[in-house]
Amino acid sequence: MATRKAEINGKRPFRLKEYTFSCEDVPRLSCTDPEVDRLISNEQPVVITDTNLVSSALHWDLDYLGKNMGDGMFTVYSSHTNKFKYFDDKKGNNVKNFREPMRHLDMTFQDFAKRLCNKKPEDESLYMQQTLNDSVGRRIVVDFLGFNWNWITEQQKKHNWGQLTANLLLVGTEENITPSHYDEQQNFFAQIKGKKRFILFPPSQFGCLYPYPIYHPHDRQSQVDFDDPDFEKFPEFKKAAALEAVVGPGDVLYLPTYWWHQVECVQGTGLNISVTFWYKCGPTDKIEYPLKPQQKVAMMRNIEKMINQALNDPKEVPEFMQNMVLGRYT
Ligand SMILES: CC[C@@H](CC(=O)C(=O)O)C(=O)O
Ligand SMILES: [Zn+2]
Repeated sequence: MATRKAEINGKRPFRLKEYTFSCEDVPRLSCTDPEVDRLISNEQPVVITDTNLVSSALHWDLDYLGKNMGDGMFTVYSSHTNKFKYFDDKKGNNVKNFREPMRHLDMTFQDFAKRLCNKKPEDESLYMQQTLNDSVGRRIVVDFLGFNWNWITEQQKKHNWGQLTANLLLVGTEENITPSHYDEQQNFFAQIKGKKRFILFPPSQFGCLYPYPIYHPHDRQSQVDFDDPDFEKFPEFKKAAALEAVVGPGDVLYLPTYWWHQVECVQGTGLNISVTFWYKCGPTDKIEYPLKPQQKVAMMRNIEKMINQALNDPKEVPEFMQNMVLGRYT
């Protein structure tokens, strides 16, 4: 796999995998820059610096978390490859012979840390993805309360977002990859340790990324394997053009709802720790035309859900959908 050299602000170069599509940089601006508000209001991604959002956690490492995360059981995914493709196990029965691409394990942080430290190259890759809750130790609570809640709550209010739904703690190792997908929430993604690369596509490129059907366990995930794209099956992927952001400790990426993203723990940057701040989208006060691409994606999802409910059998959906459009809307 070809790689290219990259760096953030001219510091400590690292290597990024090259793909078949072009990558333009996401703007990287200080939180004091008024352009940040404009980009967030227009639901455009931006890397925001100097927020101090997670400054109270920049000292987190495996040893500190091992000592202070408490003795609760946390969600860890284990994968034979370095890819951690999300799946909804409640939809597993909708697809014949569905094979879960990773195993969901529950373990204490101490056990997770030990497995990471003793991991041999042939061992499965591990990725902790745990919602921060009140089971964590007191020092983690103090660090959590020390997040810059003033700044982020001001953003939530200014952009009329809904409630904070989750802070997901992500602890992984370099080369862990979360393949391309979109989420239905607004997200301030805070990087604490190591570097992460985001490959982003706007909701307007839905037609290039071929998501699985809505009843599939991989709903919201792209069917395209970026490492080996099948241009026969997914010809529009040739037109995909990405934005790219590399975030390091203290950086915050605003990741707008319905934007596609693939997330890669950057090689050579060691242990990787992040925390997400997911918010419900705000209400749409007035429908304006033309509709925004993300509104059209939401509409498509609602129509798919309605058809699935009405047919009441996932096996009938493909023929129904094809009969509806094939040869008719060209
Ligand atoms: C959930 C895992 C992923 C982040 C992401 O997809 C998001 O924050 O929406 C990552 O960091 O590997
Ligand atoms: Zn995501």
